[in-house]
Amino acid sequence: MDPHLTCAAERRFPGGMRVEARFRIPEPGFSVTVLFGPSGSGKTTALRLLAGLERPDAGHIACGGTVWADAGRGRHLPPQARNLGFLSQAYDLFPHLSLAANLAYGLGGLPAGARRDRVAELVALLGLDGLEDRQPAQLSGGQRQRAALGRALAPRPALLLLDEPLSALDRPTQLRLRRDLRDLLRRLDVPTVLVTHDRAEALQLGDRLVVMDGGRVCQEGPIQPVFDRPTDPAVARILGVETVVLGGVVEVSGGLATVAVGEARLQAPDPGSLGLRAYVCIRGEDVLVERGEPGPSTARNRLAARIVSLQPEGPLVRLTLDAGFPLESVVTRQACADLDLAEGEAVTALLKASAIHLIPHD
Ligand SMILES: Nc1ncnc2c1ncn2[C@@H]1O[C@H](COP(=O)(O)OP(=O)(O)OP(=O)(O)O)[C@@H](O)[C@H]1O
Repeated sequence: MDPHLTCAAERRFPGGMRVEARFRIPEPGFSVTVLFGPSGSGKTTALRLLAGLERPDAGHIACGGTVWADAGRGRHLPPQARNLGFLSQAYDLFPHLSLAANLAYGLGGLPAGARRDRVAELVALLGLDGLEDRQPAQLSGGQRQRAALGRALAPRPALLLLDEPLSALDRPTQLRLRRDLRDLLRRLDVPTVLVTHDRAEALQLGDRLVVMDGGRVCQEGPIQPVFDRPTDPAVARILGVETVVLGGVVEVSGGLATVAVGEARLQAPDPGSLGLRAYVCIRGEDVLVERGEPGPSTARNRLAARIVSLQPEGPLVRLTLDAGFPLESVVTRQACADLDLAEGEAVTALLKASAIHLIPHD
């Protein structure tokens, strides 16, 4: 069966920048595909290609069995012919219309009764009961966001596009609405493509991840495997893996690989196809710290280290360690205080083998 969405398109901008949007959504039901990458990586351009606001210079886009764009054949459906909902950062509600009139706006093709029913259904789904007659300025940020979502979804589009949907809200509201947004999208049962550069937001909202960098799609797939097993060091860094260092492969046996990084020897699961060298990827949250010299433990990797710096980050503290190579650890403020950790202290860094991800280096 063909995927619900196939996007294999490229936009070439004057000045030489190329952005490729290359990913697919297998099924037509609820799923959230996150376009993730640093500023300038091409996320917005990819979304605009899907929306029909950019014309691809090469490639094609098809959704729900309809070809939306095919550069080779000169086919380009305009945005209004694509059966999609688009929610921009600004929410785009009509300020002079009531909530109900905003929701009904795209339903002009329906008879009045069916239009009223759809608006009532959306109001209930979105939890906006009793607010139907209010204008956008009389709604809270969260309510406005839900109203805008409802307006984009009213005509039952085949695809919903969300451009940084929470970025206009204050931080506490963002955190609260992340969970609500995923529940809502599930109830509305529409495949969604969402742009964000917030890693926690991507993890909380997404089912699939498309990692973009420099106008290229570097990796695509179900979200957890992509987060756990990036296929190149640039993707690992984009995904927030704190320590990415090159090591020499010393031995591979029994499913475990031993890699030398400086003086340290690290054991990690063998990813297969290892050559002489490999990138060692370690997340800060997976590095435990004990005071003093290494003693017995079940952790495969016990490294003598020294604390180079401590950086408080809210309830957490980011430690930069010298373990013969720079190694970052993220611990709670409480643990830091309990162990009385300070710059210059000798510590032991503990790492389970399973917490280390190796990327073969050719
Ligand atoms: N109209 C344009 N003309 C020329 N270059 C453009 C144009 N639009 C985008 N670009 C370039 O294409 C690249 C991708 O831009 P895009 O806005 O898609 O990135 P982004 O990942 O959405 O960034 P951000 O997170 O900052 O919004 C950038 O280098 C940008 O300068």
